[in-house]
Amino acid sequence: ATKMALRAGLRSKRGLTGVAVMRMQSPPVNSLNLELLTDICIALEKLEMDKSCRGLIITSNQPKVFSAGLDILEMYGKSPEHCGEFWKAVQEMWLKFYGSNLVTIAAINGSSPAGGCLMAMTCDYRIMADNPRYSIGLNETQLGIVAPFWFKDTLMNTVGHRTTEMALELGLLYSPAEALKIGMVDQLVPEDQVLTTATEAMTKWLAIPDHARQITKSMIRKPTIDKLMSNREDDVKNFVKFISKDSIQKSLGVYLEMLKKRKA
Ligand SMILES: CCCCCCCCCC/C=C/CC(=O)SCCNC(=O)CCNC(=O)[C@H](O)C(C)(C)COP(=O)(O)OP(=O)(O)OC[C@H]1O[C@@H](n2cnc3c(N)ncnc32)[C@H](O)[C@@H]1OP(=O)(O)O
Repeated sequence: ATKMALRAGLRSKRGLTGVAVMRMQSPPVNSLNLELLTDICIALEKLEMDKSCRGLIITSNQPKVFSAGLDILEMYGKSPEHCGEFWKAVQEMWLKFYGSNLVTIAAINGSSPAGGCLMAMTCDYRIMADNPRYSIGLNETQLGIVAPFWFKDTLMNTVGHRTTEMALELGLLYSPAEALKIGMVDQLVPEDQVLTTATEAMTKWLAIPDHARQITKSMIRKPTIDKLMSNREDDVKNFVKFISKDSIQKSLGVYLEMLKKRKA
């Protein structure tokens, strides 16, 4: 049986129709592996084609974690072919979310490092649980890896040039309060109110006529999307070359060990 990694459905609760809620549920930490990325893309594609759907809230069913980012095990000790397939799926997820016609809101109910932060930043609006134990940011350099240009562009479009320099070079993970201050997230609320607040925010976004909002969104995001679209194959090649290096594999191995030791 195939594992359902997420649930997506159209709900009509409290008068809010046409809004899907996607809950990532890939234990233990919603790390984005090939299966979860594919499921997310298929679900979003279906919603995008469903004329009754206007908005999407993405959240997590796992306690304390929105998403741990890309699954390191998909990049560690794997063949170049596998790494290439994996990277295409990461690109696909980003392209679909960043270019979505739907109103997309991230209800960030836990930590969201690296690829998890990227995913949240592709959304139109971000609400995070106000819990100082949680963190969010692009921490790639701390793992000895380099976030590609489209991760950097997404961050820069969200928080600006100078903050991106600091955030990306130092691989900073921010507390929710810090993330709010730099504009990485838009709103903080108590943990048990993240989803209801996302629903309230959605009402405001849905009050704008779709065509006007969609054209405006596309005008703002298209140059960034086009940049990856016209460099997709080179970006895959660069990734495979980079990730296959002995030194990078070693860094990933050390990082994985550190994660396990930290737990022990
Ligand atoms: C010029 C060159 C251009 C070239 C371009 C190359 C581009 C390369 C870029 C590649 C980009 C990568 C982006 C990424 O997303 S990398 C992933 C980064 N993620 C992290 O650093 C997060 C790591 N995880 C954590 O910090 C914590 O797990 C957590 C999310 C805060 C949750 O903490 P919690 O205490 O609840 O959980 P545990 O730490 O105990 O974890 C439970 C088990 O899950 C395993 N785990 C955690 N995260 C990952 C992950 N991302 N991938 C795989 N596995 C993960 C962890 O080891 C535990 O496993 P165990 O139960 O077996 O011990």
